[in-house]
Amino acid sequence: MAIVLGTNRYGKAEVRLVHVDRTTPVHVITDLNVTSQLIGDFADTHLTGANDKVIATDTQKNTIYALARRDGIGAIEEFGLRLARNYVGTYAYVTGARMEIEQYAWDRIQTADGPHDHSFTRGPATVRTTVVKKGTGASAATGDVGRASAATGDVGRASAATGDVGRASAATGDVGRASVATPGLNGDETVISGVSGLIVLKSTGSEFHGFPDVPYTSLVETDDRVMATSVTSRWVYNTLEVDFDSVFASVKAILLEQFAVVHSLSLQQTLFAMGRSVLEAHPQISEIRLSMPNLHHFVVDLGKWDLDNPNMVFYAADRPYGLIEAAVVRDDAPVPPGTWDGVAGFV
Ligand SMILES: O=c1[nH]c(=O)c2[nH]c(=O)[nH]c2[nH]1
Repeated sequence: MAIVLGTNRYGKAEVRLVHVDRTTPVHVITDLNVTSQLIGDFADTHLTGANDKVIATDTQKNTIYALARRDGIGAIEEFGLRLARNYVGTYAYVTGARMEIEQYAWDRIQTADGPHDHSFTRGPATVRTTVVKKGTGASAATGDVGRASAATGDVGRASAATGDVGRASAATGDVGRASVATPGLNGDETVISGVSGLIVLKSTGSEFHGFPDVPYTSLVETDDRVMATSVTSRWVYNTLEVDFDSVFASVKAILLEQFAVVHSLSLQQTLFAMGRSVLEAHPQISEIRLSMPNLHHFVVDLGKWDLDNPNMVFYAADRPYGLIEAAVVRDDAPVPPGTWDGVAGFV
């Protein structure tokens, strides 16, 4: 029996980059968290410690800053593609790259004279995300196994309230799988974009009943409840000819609209309606996955004090929470095998 090196990738995780576009006096802020990783012929460094092919993680960090200075950012998907293309094809031993980017929102401070040119307040907790994969092995590389999370601003991870989809990620833990060239939807480039921390609540218009009364069932059927969730979603583009900013805005708007207008009989039904609407509106998207924790709001029993409680006073529990996750797909155009590899946390 021989012990051999399995799948591997390396790079710099969670490079915090704030870019100020000063082209005009009305500055534009882009606030990112970038993880850059390379895939390729890196057996030597693992087996003997020879580092002649190892583009240092420090260099990868500097490249993020330098490309931002040289060419600006644009959509995070485009920035990810520029970073990946910087390595793949340039260095023979780098056969693939994976760039994961989170973008945090800043809003202009509203003054008596209108929105301020160069003063901002941190926007909603909602995070825009992308994973860009390019080249051989980029699809086979594993999910972000064991990634530390404290400093990330990754609101999804450590919080019960936001849906730690990473936990349910057995399918992505493919450590040890051989690197293979999985053709993406766009040659050797795959772009998966998403949103996390999209917290929504409806105070009525949600029912849940008809579930089986099996042993240990105690939940009372309801035809009127509060429904709340923190949506984490990722979707796969089947073309790179996309205005990524406007599609992102549209997908987010569709998710919110459907959550609002669907009279819900279950969170599962709402989830599917949200995903279906996105696919109906956007032929450039092949598949969307959603992870939606059911952030329970329990009606407080005030009967002891002779007070009724017609769905007015709730206890918002932070755990445990239901966890509803699904992929919504086009049955005539499934994504290629391996598309979701290396993207943590989805069913
Ligand atoms: O929308 C819901 N789906 C469930 O599967 C479920 N299970 C549960 O206890 N409450 C709910 N609500």
